[in-house]
Amino acid sequence: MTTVAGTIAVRMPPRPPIVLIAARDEADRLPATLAALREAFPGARVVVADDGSTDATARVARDAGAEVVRSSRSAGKGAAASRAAQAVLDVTAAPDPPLVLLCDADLGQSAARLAGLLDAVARGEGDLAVAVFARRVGGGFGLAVGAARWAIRRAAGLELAAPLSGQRAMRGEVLACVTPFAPGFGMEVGMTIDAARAGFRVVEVPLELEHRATGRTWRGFAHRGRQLRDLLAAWWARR
Ligand SMILES: O=c1ccn([C@@H]2O[C@H](COP(=O)(O)OP(=O)(O)O[C@H]3O[C@H](CO)[C@@H](O)[C@H](O)[C@H]3O)[C@@H](O)[C@H]2O)c(=O)[nH]1
Ligand SMILES: O=C(O)[C@H](O)COP(=O)(O)O
Repeated sequence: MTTVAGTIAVRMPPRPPIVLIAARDEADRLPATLAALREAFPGARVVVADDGSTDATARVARDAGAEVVRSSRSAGKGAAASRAAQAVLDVTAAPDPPLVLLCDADLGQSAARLAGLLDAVARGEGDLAVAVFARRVGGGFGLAVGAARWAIRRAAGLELAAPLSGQRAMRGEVLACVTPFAPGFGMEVGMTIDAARAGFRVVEVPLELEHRATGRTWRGFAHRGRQLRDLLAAWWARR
């Protein structure tokens, strides 16, 4: 509590954000992620877009108190996240909307550290804040990340350390401008370009986050091939 010129100013707790999570077959890791979010952001509205999972993703999300929007078939991350965004657009389009947090399902306990991302936006450091993983684990030869950097630089003149990071906080007003998201794994490149072109300030915040990384395996290279295809498609649609 602080006293300002004879009046008493009570420090209010931060307003709960809206959290959007696209999840495909994440029943193993989603409960820990949702528990961490619940503890870090009490009262937050959490919407999980179940992208055609064949496991218990939808059930574990509901059990944890999240709203679930479901597609019976997998349509890719961008389409799933767009469905989650659609469910909250009436709130974010209203005056004085809450902050919006986008988060992957596989962060586990480290999801609580996303408070740092929301703080950056709440302090007015940027309109869209992107989390940079403080420690890089896994990955391939830097091709997908390098291509994403190139695409964003070319389309919007911005230099990002973590152009593919899906951990993002934004002012509520930004959501309508960046949705529907570009398909699949092009959504981060597309949203960055769209936000920057609309005049929103994009900032990066290093955070100690963890997730299920892919390595230099066939599966990992196939995954990065899809990332590359989708992010180049997002750039091509905006060139
Ligand atoms: O078809 C899919 C594939 C993934 N996901 C979900 O999307 C998130 C990210 O997927 P993941 O396989 O963990 O991707 P990463 O290798 O971690 O991808 C990195 O790069 C992607 C863009 O290429 C970003 O979307 C991610 O946030 C970023 O962590 C997870 O919650 C998934 O469950 C879907 O909803 N549908
Ligand atoms: O999500 C990532 O960071 C990418 O899978 C890394 O792929 P890259 O090593 O080809 O850039």
